Amino acid sequence: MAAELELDDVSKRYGDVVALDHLSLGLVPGELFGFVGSNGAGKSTAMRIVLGVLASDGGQVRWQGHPITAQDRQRIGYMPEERGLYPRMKVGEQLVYLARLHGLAPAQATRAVAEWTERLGVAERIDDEVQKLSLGNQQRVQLAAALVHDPQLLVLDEPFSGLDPLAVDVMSDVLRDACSRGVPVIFSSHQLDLVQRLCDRVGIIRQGALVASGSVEELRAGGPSQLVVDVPQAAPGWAAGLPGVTERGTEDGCTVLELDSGADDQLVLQAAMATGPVREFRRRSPSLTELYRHAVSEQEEAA
Ligand SMILES: Nc1ncnc2c1ncn2[C@@H]1O[C@H](COP(=O)(O)OP(=O)(O)OP(=O)(O)O)[C@@H](O)[C@H]1O
Repeated sequence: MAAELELDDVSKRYGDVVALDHLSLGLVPGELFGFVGSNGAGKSTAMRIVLGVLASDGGQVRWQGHPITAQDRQRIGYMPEERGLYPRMKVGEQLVYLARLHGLAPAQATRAVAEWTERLGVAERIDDEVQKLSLGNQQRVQLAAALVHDPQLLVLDEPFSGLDPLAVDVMSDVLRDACSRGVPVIFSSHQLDLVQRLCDRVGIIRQGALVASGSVEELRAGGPSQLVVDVPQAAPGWAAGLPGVTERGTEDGCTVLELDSGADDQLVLQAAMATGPVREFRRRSPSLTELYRHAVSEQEEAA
């Protein structure tokens, strides 16, 4: 499927700081894309360039195959990192105003605001000033602001930060629904468990460049294999010295081992059995968090 949104070789510097270093990525219709990377890796910069609030130094942003225009950008739902609601304006008035700015007729805007505030659980706060809401509820209003004008694309900068678990569920459902209507969604997050659970595809960015991207399954399958071993009577370090095996710590009393591609898991099993009973012995793929650490530290070692 052809990408709807494409960043092609996009670069951006702030003085000596390279914020984006020839970044390329594409989003297909209805795709939920998780954008992860350390603080300062360039996620917000990339999103601002998509929105046109910041100009790139090189490269191109394309929408449906053509260089993105101001009119296309009108149809983007954006949640900026710095948020940007007017604190003294009432929730409802503000949302209607923002919907009108994006071209909705008054009746349409009022209807969309009623629907989205209801869906996001802030309908009762519609006549309150934004500043009187808790931060999490302000964030729900911010998401409503991104959605009220029926966007063709959602670009959300850390939409999950600071949300309670129920609000995380509401946000996740809303994003999934947007995708099921064909709207591509790109969002940044440091909550990698959530990204792993939610996203169709993930991109890991480091120092302005994509160091890994693919579906969570692809990334996990390409990572180093792990063994989880429960050997209750083993002394610490029981697996030390086994060829191609690195101990990665313990989880719920089990030893987690990482295997190089040529490592022999049967040797590990023999070593485990030599310690006493083996209650559990299973292979698994690394989590996104582990892959992320791997991708970032590998690059640092290579630098
Ligand atoms: N207005 C600016 N002036 C100078 N440098 C900037 C500016 N905005 C961003 N930078 C720098 O550009 C780089 C990328 O920053 P950016 O905010 O895009 O990262 P990020 O991945 O969104 O980080 P975080 O996860 O902390 O939000 C960083 O080194 C940052 O310090």
